[in-house]
This record gives sequence, C-alpha cells and structure tokens, in this order.
Amino acid sequence: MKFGVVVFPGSNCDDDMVYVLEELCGGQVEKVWHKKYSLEGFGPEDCIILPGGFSYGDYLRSGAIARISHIMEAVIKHANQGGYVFGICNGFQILCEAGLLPGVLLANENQKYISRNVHLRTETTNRLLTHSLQQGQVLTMPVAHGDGRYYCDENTLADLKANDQILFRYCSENGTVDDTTNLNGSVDRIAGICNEAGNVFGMMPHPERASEAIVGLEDGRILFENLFKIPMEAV
Ligand SMILES: NC(=O)CC[C@H](N)C(=O)O
Repeated sequence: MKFGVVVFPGSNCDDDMVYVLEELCGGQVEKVWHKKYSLEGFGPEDCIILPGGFSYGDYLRSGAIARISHIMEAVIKHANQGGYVFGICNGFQILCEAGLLPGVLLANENQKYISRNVHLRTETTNRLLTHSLQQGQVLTMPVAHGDGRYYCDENTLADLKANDQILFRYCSENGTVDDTTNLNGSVDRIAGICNEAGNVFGMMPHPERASEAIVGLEDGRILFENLFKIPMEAV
C-alpha cells in the first residue's frame, strides 16, 4: 500500500506528513495536487491523507473551499469505494465540510487560536487507526487551530457513540474527562472520529508533529504505523 498526501494552496503540514510516512515509517508516499481530477495510480488499499494548514486561506470557513476542489471529488469516490482517508486538523475540517464525516468544526469557544500540547483519551480500539492502543490509553500531541470546536446535533452524537465512531476525546494527563479538559468547547470533548464504515478518520490534534523523540513527543507515530495494516481485516 502507499499514501497520497493532498496539497491545497495553504496546506502547511504536507511536508511533515511526507517526512513521517516516508522517513520514519518507511512508507511509499506521493503528493497529490488539488487541481487533479483523479487519484489515478491509487487503489482501495491505499490511504489518502488530507494534511493540516489553511487551505485557501481559511476564507469563507475552514475547509469550505477545499471541499469543492477538483481532487475532493476523487477523494469522495475513493472513500465511497472503501478506500482509506485520514484528515488531520484542516484535513478533518475538509472531511466534515465534504460530508465524509458527520458534524462540523466551529470557531474555538474562546475565539482564540490554540497552540499547545494536549492529552487524548483513546475511546475505541475497534478501528484501524487505534487498533494497537489500549482502551483509555492517553496520548500526548499538539493542537494548533482556530476552528477546532467539534459540533454535531444530539442524534448524531448518539449515533457516533452507538457505532463506536469516537476515536479520541480531550482529557487530563491521567485520562479523566471533565470541565478542566474543555479545550475548545467541542461536543463531548471530541477530538477525533471516524465514519461508520471505519475507513475515513479525522482528528484535530497533529500526530505528525509528535512522531519522533527529537521533537519531544512520539505518540503520533503509533497512529501512522497502524495505517500500514490496511485493510482493517489484516489487523
Ligand atoms: N493547523 C491547522 O491545520 C489549522 C487548521 C485551521 N485552519 C484552523 O485554524 O482552525
């Protein structure tokens, strides 16, 4: 399997993604420009990454313009055929705008850009991205966003819970989720989710910025290593 890292005007985590997947994980990676109409050369066994950044300057609404870019038609097709897609930060925002994931990312509750390390509680290990973790395991990695407040209505939240689609919630160092872990006002402290089928993942924190000892944090690499087990049946 190989990875395609989509590059939009304003993406700024694409090189970090390529570095982690290629240099640290030993994977095969190709960048894919947003103006392409197809994902030619990629199959259902390949994983498409939507990296973080400020696609189209975050004008209109984060991810709202990227969602109508040429390449997203191909990404939606890839996902609908069962292909894996992983969106990080701005990538998560784009996946929600595109309807590949439920809900939306709103401006942070405090109306400020938040850039700091956070703790994440692993909510499920039944999904490819988290399969090697322990239920409740706490990971540490940075967030860097202005529009990170995950919102969905009550019915959608009930579905996310019932279908085991919540991957991570913001928590304290010891794994508790309470008022002190309300980072940005997200519904139920949600930091990352997947679709019902389990082939589309999105999260606001940045695992690619926490993937080697030299940067002080390594938990993020676990998530990328898990993707090398595509398809889920291979786990
Ligand atoms: N690091 C990022 O991907 C930034 C995400 C987004 N543009 C925001 O500020 O909310």
